[in-house]
Amino acid sequence: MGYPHDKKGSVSSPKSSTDGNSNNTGRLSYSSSQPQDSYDGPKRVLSHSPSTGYNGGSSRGSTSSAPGPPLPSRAPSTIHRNGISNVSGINRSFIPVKDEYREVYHDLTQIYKRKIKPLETTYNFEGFHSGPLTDSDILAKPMVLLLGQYSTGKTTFIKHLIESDYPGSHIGTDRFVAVMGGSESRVIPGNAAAVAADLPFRGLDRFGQAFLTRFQVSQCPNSLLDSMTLIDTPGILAGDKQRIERGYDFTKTIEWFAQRSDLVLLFFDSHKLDISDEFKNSIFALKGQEEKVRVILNKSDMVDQQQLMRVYGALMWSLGKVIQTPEVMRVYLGSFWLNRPPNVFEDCRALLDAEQADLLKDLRSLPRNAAIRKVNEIVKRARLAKVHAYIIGHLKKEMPAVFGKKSRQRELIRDLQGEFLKVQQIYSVPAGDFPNVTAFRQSLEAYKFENFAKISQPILSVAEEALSVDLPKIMKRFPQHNPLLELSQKNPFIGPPEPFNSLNTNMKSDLPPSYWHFSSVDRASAHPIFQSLNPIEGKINGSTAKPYLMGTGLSVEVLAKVWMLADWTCDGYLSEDEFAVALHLVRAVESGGEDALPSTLPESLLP
Ligand SMILES: Nc1ncnc2c1ncn2[C@@H]1O[C@H](COP(=O)(O)OP(=O)(O)OP(=O)(O)O)[C@@H](O)[C@H]1O
Repeated sequence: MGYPHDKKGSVSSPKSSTDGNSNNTGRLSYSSSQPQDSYDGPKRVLSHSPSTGYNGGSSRGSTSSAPGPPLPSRAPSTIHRNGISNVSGINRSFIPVKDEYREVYHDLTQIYKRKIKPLETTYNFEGFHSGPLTDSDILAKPMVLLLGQYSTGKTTFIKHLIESDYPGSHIGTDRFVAVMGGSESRVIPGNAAAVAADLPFRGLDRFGQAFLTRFQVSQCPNSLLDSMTLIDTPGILAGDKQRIERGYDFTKTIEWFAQRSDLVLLFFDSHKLDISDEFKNSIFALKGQEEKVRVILNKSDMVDQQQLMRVYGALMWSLGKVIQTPEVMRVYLGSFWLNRPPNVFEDCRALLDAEQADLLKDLRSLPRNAAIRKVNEIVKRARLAKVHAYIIGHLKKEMPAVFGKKSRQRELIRDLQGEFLKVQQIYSVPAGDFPNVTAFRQSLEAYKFENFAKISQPILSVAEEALSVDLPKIMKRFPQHNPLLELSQKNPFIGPPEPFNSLNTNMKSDLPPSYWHFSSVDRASAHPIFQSLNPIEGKINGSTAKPYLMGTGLSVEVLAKVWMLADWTCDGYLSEDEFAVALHLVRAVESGGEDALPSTLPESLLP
């Protein structure tokens, strides 16, 4: 019995064909522009499975995680029949067991509380941007969000990683589950989790009771969970019925979790590449966070090599339509079981093992990347708070002392763009650091400008110190190599985050000490060049910067080092300041030879 095909040539699973939810299962990959016969993997595989009992992974509602018995006739001669069980082919123990970045998080919390938060509270930052960060927001372990259609193997993947069940897990997850480390196994219901001061879920109450009853924290002692939190999400079914019955905005909750996650894993099943409208919307909600997204084409050993290639191609084609990134999305092929059944296709085993190893490597670099991301976010937030303070202080200054307050306030709101320009000139703030003028104008309506705080130099200086001294110092604690680079070298699908791939760290600086001060960096000349490279959100990536830097005539090895030094945030992009410093370093080499470059970036070169 094959799965019935819908009008678009997509394949409906038995589940979706019986629950009345299949109507909207638009397999995104097979819109009218796609030839209908472009991919028929699921049909072929499943048409072979009348007596297998294998349900395409659709045993939703069942309480057993065991798959149906595999079909001998489906198995090609390459299948191993040696009863392999619990074979991942990978040593999972190389995922870090302890979080070595605790100290970084602790110091970040102190810097934020003492030096940045006062700036936020003095100038009503919360009313314009977001509420103050709590300790648990900063101290939270790296989070991995798992997202996908129903029965794509998300829960099984978690069990595979932690090598056990987690409390309160069952097949057919109908709720959000935060799987976390803890001294004992327990389940914390959503309402309690959303008010717990030591859990990073306090903002979730905004999604209401309907959501909180569908949210739980599952804690258990587990070494992997000491380093990260895994978020299991409800399997997405097609159709309005499910969406309406949920009673909360699924896409918004996904957005909330994705913003706080360090990695988002999108799950697909090689048997059925459905992307329902709700899944599509959830993927759209990841916009702007594409660098965190990885795709897992799961159950890859349930199809043979030829079918797998076709599914892979179809998936890439589909993803290209939903996720608009300059880089090709990284897709891991795999089959993640706690206990792998014996009769699966083995013809791609070496590939699948290599892919699993890559994925685990990605997970292994998570604590470090998450710590860097957190420092980055605090830096971004502090810069925003600083500009915000300048704007609010400026508006206060523009108010009359006694008469005509209301009309002056209206005038200032109307000419807000002009006021932003004044602030930009008075305080030398880069234009890119300003908030969206329309949103800011709307928020301003709720305030009386005369009640705003005046510019307070002491509060601003303290925040400035955090930005120029404390936070760069924290960044220095991260070794000068970039694991993203290692990842990209292993990974033919994503471009290197830096444009160059070799590095010599033994160079010594012979230039006068004054050269290594940020004040000597020629930012004015760097500005037009940077702008001509079309920065996105104030940054340029490696592929944009590379042609320009190659034009300097320096060797790739030297430019590799220039990039490493200049990208002090280690995010694989250059901000305008980082770019100006990169050009400064290039000039150092041009005048002093290759040995002019220091082995690490002097602190004085940080803005
Ligand atoms: N690698 C795999 N190969 C084949 N079948 C699998 C694999 N992983 C899981 N399954 C089967 O797929 C079904 C669904 O698995 P699981 O519950 O983990 O998916 P899920 O994505 O969490 O589902 P839901 O979203 O509905 O909660 C189960 O019957 C499970 O045994």
